[in-house]
Amino acid sequence: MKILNSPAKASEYRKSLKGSVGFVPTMGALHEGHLSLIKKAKSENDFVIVSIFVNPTQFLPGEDFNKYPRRLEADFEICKRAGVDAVFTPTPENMYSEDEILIKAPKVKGYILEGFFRPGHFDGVLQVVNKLFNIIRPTRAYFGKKDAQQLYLIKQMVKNFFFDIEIIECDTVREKDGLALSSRNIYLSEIERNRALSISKALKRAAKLSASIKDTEKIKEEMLKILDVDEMQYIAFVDRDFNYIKEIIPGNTIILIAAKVGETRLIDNIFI
Ligand SMILES: Nc1ncnc2c1ncn2[C@@H]1O[C@H](COP(=O)(O)OP(=O)(O)OP(=O)(O)O)[C@@H](O)[C@H]1O
Ligand SMILES: CC(C)(CO)[C@@H](O)C(=O)[O-]
Ligand code: BAL
Repeated sequence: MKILNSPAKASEYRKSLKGSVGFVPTMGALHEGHLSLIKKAKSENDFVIVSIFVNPTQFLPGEDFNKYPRRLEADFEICKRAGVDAVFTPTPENMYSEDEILIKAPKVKGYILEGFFRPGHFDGVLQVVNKLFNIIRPTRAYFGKKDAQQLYLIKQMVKNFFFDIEIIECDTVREKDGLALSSRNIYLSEIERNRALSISKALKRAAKLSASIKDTEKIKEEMLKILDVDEMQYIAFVDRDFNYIKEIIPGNTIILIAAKVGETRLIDNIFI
């Protein structure tokens, strides 16, 4: 497995590949969720490249950029075992220059929900994914539905910038008890982890209720009875294009939650 630590090395490697390339962008601290993306990429392409880069421009001042888990050696081992062909590990210095041309997330859908609580976050995500796509030039790129708004915005960017890349949506991998896997789960104490479970439980209940109740306010009331968190940031009902909806549309509804348990901010969602 090749380790490519600069855009120049990654570009050179990419040029040597003849065949389809599946690309899995990550921030590392790999878990079964990431692994499911890697496995899917492996089954659908001739080559698989994973990037591991804790991108500074998508963290707001005061967020967890410094304490974000970094476990490069363990991640390499996981990738090697999964049959990854190359891991791209750039640095902020070789990815960014001063006074760059910037990409701006769309004014509405880049600044609601995650974009409202983390203003500018998606500008940073799109900036780095744009660079990654240009360096890796993948045939297919794999993203998790757990970051549903990110997935939607990346699909928009591919459309708006005419990238010739197929975006593959991957289902959220959960622990047996329902907790969505996330690199940030390691911040949770045992008690907090138990309380965090109320997020996936509320979503599961909402999905069940949505079969008989269409009014999203009524479903939200029921979700609030289950949720046991310290700071509720949002419970939202949107269609797959991230337009707010008042009534459940079967097959075209995403219910999203963002909440803090202790100091840890968690997101999760369910596609109806
Ligand atoms: N539980 C999961 N199931 C499927 N895909 C996931 C899961 N968690 C993350 N991913 C996907 O993996 C890719 C990389 O995500 P990232 O490295 O930020 O991991 P993360 O666990 O979501 O971290 P964070 O705690 O920062 O949210 C994204 O496309 C993300 O949607
Ligand atoms: C897509 C991504 C790798 C960009 O830094 C990140 O936002 C993530 O891990 O979801
Ligand atoms: N999974 C999205 C990356 C972030 O929270 O910054």
